[in-house]
Amino acid sequence: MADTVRLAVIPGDGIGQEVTAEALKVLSAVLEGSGTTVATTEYDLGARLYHRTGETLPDSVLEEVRGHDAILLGAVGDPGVPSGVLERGLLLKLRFALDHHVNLRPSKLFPGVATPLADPGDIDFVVVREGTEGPYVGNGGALRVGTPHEIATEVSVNTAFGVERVVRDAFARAAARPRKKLTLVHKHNVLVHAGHLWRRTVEAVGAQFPDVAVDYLHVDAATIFLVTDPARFDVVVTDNLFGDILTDLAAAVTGGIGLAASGNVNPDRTTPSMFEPVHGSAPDIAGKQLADPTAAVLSVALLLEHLGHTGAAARVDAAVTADLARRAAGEAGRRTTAEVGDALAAAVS
Ligand SMILES: NC(=O)c1ccc[n+]([C@@H]2O[C@H](COP(=O)([O-])OP(=O)(O)OC[C@H]3O[C@@H](n4cnc5c(N)ncnc54)[C@H](O)[C@@H]3O)[C@@H](O)[C@H]2O)c1
Ligand SMILES: CC(C)[C@H](C(=O)O)[C@@H](O)C(=O)O
Ligand SMILES: [Mg+2]
Repeated sequence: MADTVRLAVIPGDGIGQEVTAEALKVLSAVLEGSGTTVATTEYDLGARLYHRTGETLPDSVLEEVRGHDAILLGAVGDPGVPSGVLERGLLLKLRFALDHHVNLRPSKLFPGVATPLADPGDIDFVVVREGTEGPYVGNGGALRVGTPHEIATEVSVNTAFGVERVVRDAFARAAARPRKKLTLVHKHNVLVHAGHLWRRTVEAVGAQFPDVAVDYLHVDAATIFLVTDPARFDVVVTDNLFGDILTDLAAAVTGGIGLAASGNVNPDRTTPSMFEPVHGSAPDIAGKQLADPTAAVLSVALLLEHLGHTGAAARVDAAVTADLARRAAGEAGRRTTAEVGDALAAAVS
């Protein structure tokens, strides 16, 4: 049956532009001849729009984006724009307005991929990062700015509703995986208010998932085990900020940030979910065709999976697996961003 995926595309800033072009190549190649067409609407949001108009995400654009089936985003952030303006005004505004409460960040060590770990074991876990609460809500402020008596606060908000729904989602994911293990990562020895809410919620929801083994780590200890024994993790559930930090570390131990994909998911499907690489706009390499587009391409695989195109998602995953094995064998040579995209597009065609 013919069907059309309406996709909002936000390449954004820096290497976001370069990697998104490659991700789209792979998306069209994998769906070619399948009866599914992709109707893309590209939105020029990010530093260029900000410099032109002072806006980051006009309400009218947000409403248009809302009318799509999914969003593909590259990256936001630019050294010429004050830090936080685009990150909060564009990226977080999308995540919050579209209720992307499940920030899904899988970490897998693909065969042959180099890792800084001597004995990595079989790394294959997913971080379910809460996406709409925590210290990201913008609850805080600063007094006496610029004086020696300045006071700055950034208050973490954790609601029973918000914690319950992400914990439940994480348990459901753990129950569907072979190892059925969930690790809560928090810091309830210090953050006693939020931490105890998370702990009680995991206990309560866990009672409804008796097959899932539950484990707990303070976030500082979790960083140890991500380096010394990452294979111990299956599903990790954690708050917005801890999840942000842990997933860059997880990327580093599984071959680098150029391979780490993510989905900002609204499991209720009342709004489009948004797929993007974990990395940022990488101003240090932007515009040079040096960026690895693999994370963006794997984000397309997550997008396809989310939309129910599981066969196409598996083909993208297989193409990446084969490409990474060729790199490991020294057969790929030095390639530009576009050359990696071309190879992956050819492999899924
Ligand atoms: N989701 C997002 O849009 C997102 C995520 C992180 C950071 N940012 C923003 O991006 C800007 C730069 O942030 P940063 O430097 O902390 O993080 P970054 O992820 O952009 O870069 C960190 C390092 O990783 C490298 N790198 C990143 N992606 C790569 C890729 N695909 N291939 C090869 N190397 C890659 C960069 O060159 C850099 O050395 C900031 O404005 C930040 O706020 C945005
Ligand atoms: C740019 C920033 C708002 C964002 C985050 O902290 O979530 C980024 O670091 C990420 O990991 O997607
Ligand atoms: Mg991050």
